[in-house]
Amino acid sequence: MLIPKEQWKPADGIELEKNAEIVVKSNCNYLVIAGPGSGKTELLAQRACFLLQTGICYSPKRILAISYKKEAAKNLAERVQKRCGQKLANRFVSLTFDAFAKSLLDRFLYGLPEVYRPDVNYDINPSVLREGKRSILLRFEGKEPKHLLTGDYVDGIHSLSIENIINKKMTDKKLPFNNEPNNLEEWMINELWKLFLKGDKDFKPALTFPMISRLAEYILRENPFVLKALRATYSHVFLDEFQDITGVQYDLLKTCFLGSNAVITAVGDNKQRIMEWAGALRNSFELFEKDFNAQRINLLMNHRSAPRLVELQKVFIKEAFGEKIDLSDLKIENSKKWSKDDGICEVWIFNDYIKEAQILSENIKKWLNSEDLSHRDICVLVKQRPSKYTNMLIKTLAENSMNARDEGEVSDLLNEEIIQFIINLFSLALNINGNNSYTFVYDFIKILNGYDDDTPERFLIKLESEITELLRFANEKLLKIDNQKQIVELYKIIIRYLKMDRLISYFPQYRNTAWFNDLMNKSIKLLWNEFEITNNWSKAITNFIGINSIPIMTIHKSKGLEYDTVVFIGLEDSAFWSIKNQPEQDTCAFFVALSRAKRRVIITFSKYRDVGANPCQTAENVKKFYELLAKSGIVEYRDFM
Ligand SMILES: Nc1ncnc2c1ncn2[C@@H]1O[C@H](COP(=O)(O)OP(=O)(O)OP(=O)(O)O)[C@@H](O)[C@H]1O
Repeated sequence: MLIPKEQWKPADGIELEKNAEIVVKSNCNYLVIAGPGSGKTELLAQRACFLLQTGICYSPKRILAISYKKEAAKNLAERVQKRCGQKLANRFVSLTFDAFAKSLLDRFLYGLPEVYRPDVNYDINPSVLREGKRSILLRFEGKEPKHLLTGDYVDGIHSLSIENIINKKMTDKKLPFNNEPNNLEEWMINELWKLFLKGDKDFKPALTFPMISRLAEYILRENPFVLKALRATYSHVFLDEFQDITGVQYDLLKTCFLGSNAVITAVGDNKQRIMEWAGALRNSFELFEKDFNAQRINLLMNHRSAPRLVELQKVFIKEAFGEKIDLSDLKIENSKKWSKDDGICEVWIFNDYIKEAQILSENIKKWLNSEDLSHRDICVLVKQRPSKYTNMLIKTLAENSMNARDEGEVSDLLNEEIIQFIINLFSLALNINGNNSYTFVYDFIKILNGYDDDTPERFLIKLESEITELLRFANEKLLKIDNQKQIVELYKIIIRYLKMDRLISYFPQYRNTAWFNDLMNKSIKLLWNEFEITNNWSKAITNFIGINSIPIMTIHKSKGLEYDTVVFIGLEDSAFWSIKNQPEQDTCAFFVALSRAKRRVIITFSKYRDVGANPCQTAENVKKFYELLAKSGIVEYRDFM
């Protein structure tokens, strides 16, 4: 039943501020620029519900939502599904930019001229990227065309920056590449494109995501019918974290939708721009306003953080971001759910990281036991290299019967649909309570069977008894498993039951066999490790999902996430080694870290930390951050030296 526009209300008792409501109900392109916790992502979820529930996005039209991380894309899809129901949510397509580009390439690969068509089984991220410069040099050394060995290039391939070519130059320009290179660098670019697309006897074809975006863009530019079909599919497009869009992605966006009827809503925050190193455009907001004739609008609430933390953020915004800020940034209001004195920010100073781990561990225990926090309410953040900064903490927590783990390693795995299916299936088979395992398993198999809500009931009843049988079988097998090989066998049986061709038709990314097998093997290994530690399948699965472990991650990984308590380890010069070269980006990074917390932020400094050539830590280059913390007047210092 469609809801008349005038009667539509936001779901879950959410109240939208005036500007958010304008955008939710709008019919033109908007650029929403607002700070952390202002509800930008929530706004997109509400807008999806509005468009679907009122029929403004009418069947068979769809909404395309593009995020940067799998978690974010999944989270958005789940919110819409929960509020609108599966049937409407089927027309809400929530993908990462990379997945969107890849789906275009995989579906329309044959729309590319032969020279640009990658092998169907291409890998992601060529191994040559990991092998580095040397393997490229060996491969092309001596093969340079003689007439190009002039000027800056007399030393041949040795005069080129291979990393820069692979990471940047290869995808700087739209395809096609110049077939008659004017210099050695252009020649190298062409050769690498050919190698990555087609491979050779020692090298499996493999593409980077920027290459995939360039190929997808080329397909759309060269094939008007494909472009027309894409435009006919999506009436509305959402872009989350728009500050992170790269030049390559922006070109793809323009080819897809510039001049189409799609209404585009982009949301972002220039104070959280921390992806410039990965090619994020500095002027994405201005470009979008101009190219797509988008209206700029701000939001003024911070729904996430307690009042004192919002004050701290305001000091940062005012003092650290200079001309980047908009006056509205300083008018931010906090949610009324807090008391005015809520919010804690403390700096803890230690002599060494062993004491740091011990004190943190004692406090984490206290928070878990007496503050009614769960493990997932706490997050340990680091600037980079989580293992270097948190090994001692993980060890100390374990000695005190608490788990913490680096999310970077497992979250990508856990976000894969096939892994989620297996884990939900095992959870159900073992009667592990909680979440919506049955719905997940049922919907997954239902979709693979091509069933929908109009499928005759007798088929659905048959499906249910099939699932019951599968669960019984999985339970029996799991309880008998006592070596890793048996778990491999069980995985194989499950995949055979699902049928690989059906999986591929619904999840085309699984066509890449090597990658699919890698996913399977990694998850088997992790699951088996947990089983060896716990000797109990229920516990092994719960640990694998991570419910009982404190997440550890880099600031980059934490974007878009929120926690009651954030512990930032190591506000020290060596963690911010690049601050002199990229002060803005590092300031944004620290701001992102601070703004993940709802109620409490703990920042640590340790005089001795074994993370690099010099274990003695200083705070000279990060002095500005300490000064701003002090200036806020809300930060307390605890000296554990
Ligand atoms: N209108 C609202 N009323 C109440 N709570 C809200 C509202 N909008 C968002 N929230 C809640 O506030 C928190 C932050 O929202 P959201 O993640 O959408 O913010 P954001 O602007 O995308 O944040 P960031 O840029 O920091 O990632 C979430 O817990 C969300 O559920």
